[in-house]
Amino acid sequence: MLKTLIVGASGYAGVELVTYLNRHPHINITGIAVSAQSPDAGKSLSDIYPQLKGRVDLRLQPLTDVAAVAKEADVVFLATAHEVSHDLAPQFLEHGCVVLDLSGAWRVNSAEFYTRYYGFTHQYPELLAQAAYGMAEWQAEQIKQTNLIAVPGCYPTASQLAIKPLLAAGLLNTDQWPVINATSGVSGSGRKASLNTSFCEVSLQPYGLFTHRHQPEISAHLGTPVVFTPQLGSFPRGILATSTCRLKPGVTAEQVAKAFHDAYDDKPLVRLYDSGVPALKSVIGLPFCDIGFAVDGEHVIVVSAEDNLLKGASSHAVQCMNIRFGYPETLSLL
Ligand SMILES: NC(=O)C1=CN([C@@H]2O[C@H](COP(=O)(O)OP(=O)(O)OC[C@H]3O[C@@H](n4cnc5c(N)ncnc54)[C@H](OP(=O)(O)O)[C@@H]3O)[C@@H](O)[C@H]2O)C=CC1
Ligand SMILES: CC(=O)N[C@@H](CCC(=O)OP(=O)(O)O)C(=O)O
Repeated sequence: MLKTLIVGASGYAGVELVTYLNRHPHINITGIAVSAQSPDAGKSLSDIYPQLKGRVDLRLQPLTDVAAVAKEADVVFLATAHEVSHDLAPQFLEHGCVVLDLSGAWRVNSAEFYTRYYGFTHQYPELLAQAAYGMAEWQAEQIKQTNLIAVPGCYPTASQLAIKPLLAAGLLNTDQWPVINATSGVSGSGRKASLNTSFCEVSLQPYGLFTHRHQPEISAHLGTPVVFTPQLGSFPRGILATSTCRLKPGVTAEQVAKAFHDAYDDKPLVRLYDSGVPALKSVIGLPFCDIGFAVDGEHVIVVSAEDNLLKGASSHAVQCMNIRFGYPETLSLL
């Protein structure tokens, strides 16, 4: 059994992690933690999330002594803000833990990227170089060989799963940058209250035009520039992305379909649509990314849908953990 600590367990991504890991046959949850100052410290997680009553009645502990809890853990999931993960991951790694981080703190191997897009100076360039980007369907070999796994962002997961097969098959004319429009539910902003995400304020609105930190994350890992526009929608969870790309002259819909099937037929957590395109309702509460597409002349529109808290965060992290430790990829997820 792997002794497992979940930090940030009271957050939206954290509680999903606890739910999956609680039913994992090789995981023993030894701690669920929040910040040292948290008003939730000492509460039972099921007091905050009553759906867990009788299933997970663990108490949230304040993270006051990292070294002490690190000594007791084999695996640590960080479902914490980027700066918090940046500070915590090296401490757990030092104690030999395998760290799966859901934040953006270890996703791009460039300290300058963090200064520019995250507003802090990254202090650990040598660890950044050791981190594996945990895009489970594409990076299994790298995931197996590291103790630091940077689980991809929610929008980057939906976007890259949609575009990568077409690039890998050499079908895209990248002179025209892929254009990704993606709408997220409000849980993407986390549990903390803020005016921008309060009930009466949210309708449907793009944000971060040309400046969102996920644009360079997507471009860096696809290896080609993209235009990425996120939008906030008035629903609790889910991300639906449309990625519009230019095909090379003569590329057919059959070739596009073959590229997706070649990429994902042996990947159980990506579901392909042979006709039509996915809707959010088909993936909410599930660990899948669903993908469909349409071709017209030299253009293809790929539609991808996922639950931002699951394939966009927590189930993806558990999938990476399964790969890292040699368990079946879908263990505890399906
Ligand atoms: N929400 C989403 O759709 C996605 C989120 N992510 C990433 O996952 C991470 C978590 O996101 P989300 O669940 O939405 O965030 P939340 O704001 O919902 O939860 C954050 C959690 O971290 C805890 N926390 C805050 N500060 C500390 C600290 N110093 N030490 C330990 N725990 C701390 C909070 O508890 P308290 O403040 O009480 O201490 C809370 O449990 C973020 O990095 C986010 O970018 C990634 C993909 C998708
Ligand atoms: C709707 C919403 O606010 N979404 C967040 C992204 C979700 C998230 O937590 O981002 P990471 O993938 O970087 O961890 C945002 O746009 O900042």
